[in-house]
Amino acid sequence: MASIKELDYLKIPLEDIKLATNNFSDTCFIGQGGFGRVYKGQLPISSSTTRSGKPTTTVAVKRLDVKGGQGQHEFLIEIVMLSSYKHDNLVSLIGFSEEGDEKIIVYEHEVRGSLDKYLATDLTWVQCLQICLGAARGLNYLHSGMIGNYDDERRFLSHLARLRFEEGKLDEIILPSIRKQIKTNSLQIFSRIAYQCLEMDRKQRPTMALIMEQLQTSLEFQIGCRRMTRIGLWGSSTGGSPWSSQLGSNQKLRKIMIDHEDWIYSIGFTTEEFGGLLDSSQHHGGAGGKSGGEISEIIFDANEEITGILGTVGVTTGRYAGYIVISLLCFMTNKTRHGPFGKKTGTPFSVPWELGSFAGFYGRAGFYLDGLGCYLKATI
Ligand SMILES: Nc1ncnc2c1ncn2[C@@H]1O[C@H](COP(=O)(O)OP(=O)(O)OP(=O)(O)O)[C@@H](O)[C@H]1O
Repeated sequence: MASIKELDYLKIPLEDIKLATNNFSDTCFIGQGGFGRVYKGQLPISSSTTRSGKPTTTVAVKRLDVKGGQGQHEFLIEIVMLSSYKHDNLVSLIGFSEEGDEKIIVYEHEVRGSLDKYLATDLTWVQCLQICLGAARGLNYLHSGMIGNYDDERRFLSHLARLRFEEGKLDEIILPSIRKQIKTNSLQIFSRIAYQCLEMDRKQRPTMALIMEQLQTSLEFQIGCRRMTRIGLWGSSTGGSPWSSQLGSNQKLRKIMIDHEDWIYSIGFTTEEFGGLLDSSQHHGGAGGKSGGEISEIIFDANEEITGILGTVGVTTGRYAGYIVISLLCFMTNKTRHGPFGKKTGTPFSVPWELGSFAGFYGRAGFYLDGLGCYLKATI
């Protein structure tokens, strides 16, 4: 798709549009739309010939009813989109004008006017079908124009992207011209957050803040300046309040305390500094420390490291039903496996360990452990 700078050739001088519409006179007015008034006009086929009596074409001039920067985005989108697509069932763009406060879009004039004029008239069934078919042809062109005329799952880009992500075959949908440039960890961060955006359940989709953060991380991996990254968040990105327990370069995880039943109520950490100083003040969830279920403790050996984390995201039932929370956690280390804690329900998750080594946790918590993610020290 073209950028607005590349569309300079479509610019029409405001002076020419005024001449074509008799200075937007009422006699040229043809209709009022949601964004402004539309006028009929005669524009020379080459606008530089306005006053020379050369051949003209009939146009519909939409004068947008906007002030200052208002509507600028919609204006640009309409021009960029329409300039990229040409089809019998789509109105054609002739050009545009943006001078002073005026924003004007010039279309080819459709002699029969707008479809809404006909919908309330006595149409036959054949005419109804022809109208539907015309609209379908226009939409089909828009849908299949951004990936070819495929007759399989490739017709729908979001569906295709989900499938290829799940199959681990993203390579197949990345443009060959950029495939070789992309660093593996940059693509992993990018595709993981993109996949979450395509969640069918709207509530499971990430917030824009998280998307921004993950794209920034992906970029930093690509340009090679990333030392620490956040993976996740799994669970709810809106429930409870955010918390973070990132290990400092002189700290090590000594103990994890988990309050669990059918889901995880809370999680607590004790860290140790290399000088021997213990810090056990980091407790998250359980509505301020209250117990909900069984309390389990994992005490790590001096040379024990977390090498894998598995979990599930479920939905609470009972008195406080309907909250998306972490329902199960299991920690693998270089020595043993701790867990599982909680109950295996809902959607599984695991930490992509190839991105780095364990460097802490973050998440969201209130009455439950609503969400959990990990800090990883990147191995670039
Ligand atoms: N290309 C065109 N050719 C002929 N008449 C047009 C053309 N474009 C618009 N019109 C007329 O101007 C009226 C307003 O059009 P416009 O597209 O602004 O309104 P709309 O259908 O409400 O769409 P929008 O929501 O984009 O404003 C239409 O009902 C139609 O009568």
